[in-house]
Amino acid sequence: MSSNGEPTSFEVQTSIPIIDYSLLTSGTTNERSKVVQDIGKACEDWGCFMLVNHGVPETLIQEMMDISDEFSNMANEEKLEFEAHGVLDPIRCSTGFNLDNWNKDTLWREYLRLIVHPDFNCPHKPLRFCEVAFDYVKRTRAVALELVKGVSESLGFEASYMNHELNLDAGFQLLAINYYPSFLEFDISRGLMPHSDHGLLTLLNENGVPGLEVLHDGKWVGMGGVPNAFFILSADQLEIFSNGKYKSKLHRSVVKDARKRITLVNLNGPSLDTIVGPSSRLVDGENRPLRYLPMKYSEYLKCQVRLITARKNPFDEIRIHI
Ligand SMILES: O=C(O)CCC(=O)C(=O)O
Ligand SMILES: [Fe+2]
Repeated sequence: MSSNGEPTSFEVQTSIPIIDYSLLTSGTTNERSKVVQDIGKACEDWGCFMLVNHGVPETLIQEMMDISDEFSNMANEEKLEFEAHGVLDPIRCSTGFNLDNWNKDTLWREYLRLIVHPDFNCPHKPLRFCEVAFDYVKRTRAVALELVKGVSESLGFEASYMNHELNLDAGFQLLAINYYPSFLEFDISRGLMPHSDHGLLTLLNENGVPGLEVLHDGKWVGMGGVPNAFFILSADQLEIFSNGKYKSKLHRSVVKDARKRITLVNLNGPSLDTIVGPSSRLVDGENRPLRYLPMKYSEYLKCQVRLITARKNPFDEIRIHI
C-alpha cells in the first residue's frame, strides 16, 4: 500500500488457492476433512479461491454465455422493457458509468440482474433464455449450497448449521450478467469499481476474457488462468456471520483486452428476511467480542446501494469499533 493507504501495484499471481469440489461431494472421509480445512484456510487467508471439478457442464456454461450475449446484442429499444428501477426489482437491465475512486477513472459496463431464487425471474427474450438460465442457476445454486456446508464445517459447526441459521432453503440468489464491450466498439475504459459483494459466497464464470482482480496484501491480483473453474469470492454476510474470521473480498474488474468480456455472477445469500449477525457460537465476551450489528438482509441490500452511491462502505453502518 502507498502512504495514503491506496493499493500501488498490480501483480498477476498464480498462488490463489485451488479447491477440488469433487472431494467435497465424493471424497473419502479423510479427503473431505482435508478439503474442508483448505476451504477454511482459503477463506481466511485469501477470501477467494478457484473451484475445479464442480460438475456444472461446460456446455451449459457456454450456452448461458451465448444466450447472455444474444440478450446484450438485442436493440436498445427491446431492452428498455427490462430497464432498472429499485434494487429489489426482479429484472434490472442497465448501462452505466461508475467512478473508480482509487484510479480516478470512469468505468463503463452494461448489466442485467435477475433475482433467480426463491422465485425465478428472467426476460422472455431471446428465445430459450429462461430455459437455459433456469438450468444454469439451479446447478450453480447446488454448488453454492454444498460449498456453504464445507464453510460451515470449516468454522467448527455441523455441515447444516449455516443453512439452518440463515434459512438458505429460501435463500436469495441474484444472477448478475456483466458486459464489458469490445474496445474496438467503445473507446473508453471498461470495468467495475472496487467493491465487495453483499451475499455469503459469489460464484463467477467469465467468457475467457480476463479482468477480475482481487485486493490481496495491498496489491491487485488477477484471478483466472485455471480452465473451467468457478471463481469464488467470500462476501459480506459471511464476514458478518463469522464475526470477521472470514473477510469479504474486495474485488474489481479492469478490462484491458480488446475483446468483449462477459461474466456470469451468482450472488448467494441468506433469505431476505433473515436478520444476519455474528453466530452466537463465535461470540464470547471479551475474548471474541461482537464485531457487527445484526441487520435484516433486505435492509442491508438497500443500505448497500445507498452507501455505495454516496461512495461509502456499507460495513461502516454495522461494524462495531472495538
Ligand atoms: O465482472 C467481473 O469480473 C466482476 C463483476 C462483479 O464483481 C459483480 O458483478 O459484482
Ligand atoms: Fe462483485
